[in-house]
Amino acid sequence: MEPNISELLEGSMKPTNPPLEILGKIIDKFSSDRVIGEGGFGTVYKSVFGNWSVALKRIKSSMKIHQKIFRREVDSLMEVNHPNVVQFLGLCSHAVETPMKNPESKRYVFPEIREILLCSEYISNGSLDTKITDEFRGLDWDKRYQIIQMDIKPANILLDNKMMPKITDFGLSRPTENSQTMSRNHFS
Ligand SMILES: Nc1ncnc2c1ncn2[C@@H]1O[C@H](COP(=O)(O)OP(=O)(O)OP(=O)(O)O)[C@@H](O)[C@H]1O
Repeated sequence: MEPNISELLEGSMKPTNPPLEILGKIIDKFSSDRVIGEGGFGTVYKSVFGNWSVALKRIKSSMKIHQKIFRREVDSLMEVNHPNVVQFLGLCSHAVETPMKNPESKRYVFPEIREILLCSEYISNGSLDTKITDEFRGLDWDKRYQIIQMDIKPANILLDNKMMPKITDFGLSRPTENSQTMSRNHFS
């Protein structure tokens, strides 16, 4: 079953964790000509479902993410429905065990690599930083607008086809230095 993107975007349906079959279908659509941009934590792709376009952020499998913070942020994003916030549509996450030979013991281990996709509405007009001059780029945006967002800057304000500003990137994929991680690709 395809996710009902129109209901999600209109706000009549809440974001979901789409099942694995959908993840597979979505991943099939990945190709370099669909890349919108590259961030520090992954690649963003454009994908089309019927009349709707979505942006899919594929988190690098090597990226270690603090599981508790990540889940908390996803929980909050699932509740947000505001015209000035890029609509979060859902999260796909699944683990694959890839056999790897431990060079020391010469035995195979099966580290778990986690694939994470964050799906949101696609915003067509690029980000604010591409529309303003250098002197405005360094403003203290977070203090000026009293918005609680960890990484507010013109690059994280996208503009839709009516030039309506929408905040994106709520620091969902911020990494952690240590402790519990979502990606465990070490030998054990
Ligand atoms: N929902 C979206 N619709 C359209 N373009 C998007 C969307 N989300 C991200 N992009 C674009 O994709 C590119 C990469 O986005 P991403 O958020 O990964 O980058 P970043 O903010 O530079 O990096 P990071 O968050 O990893 O520090 C940027 O050019 C961004 O404008």
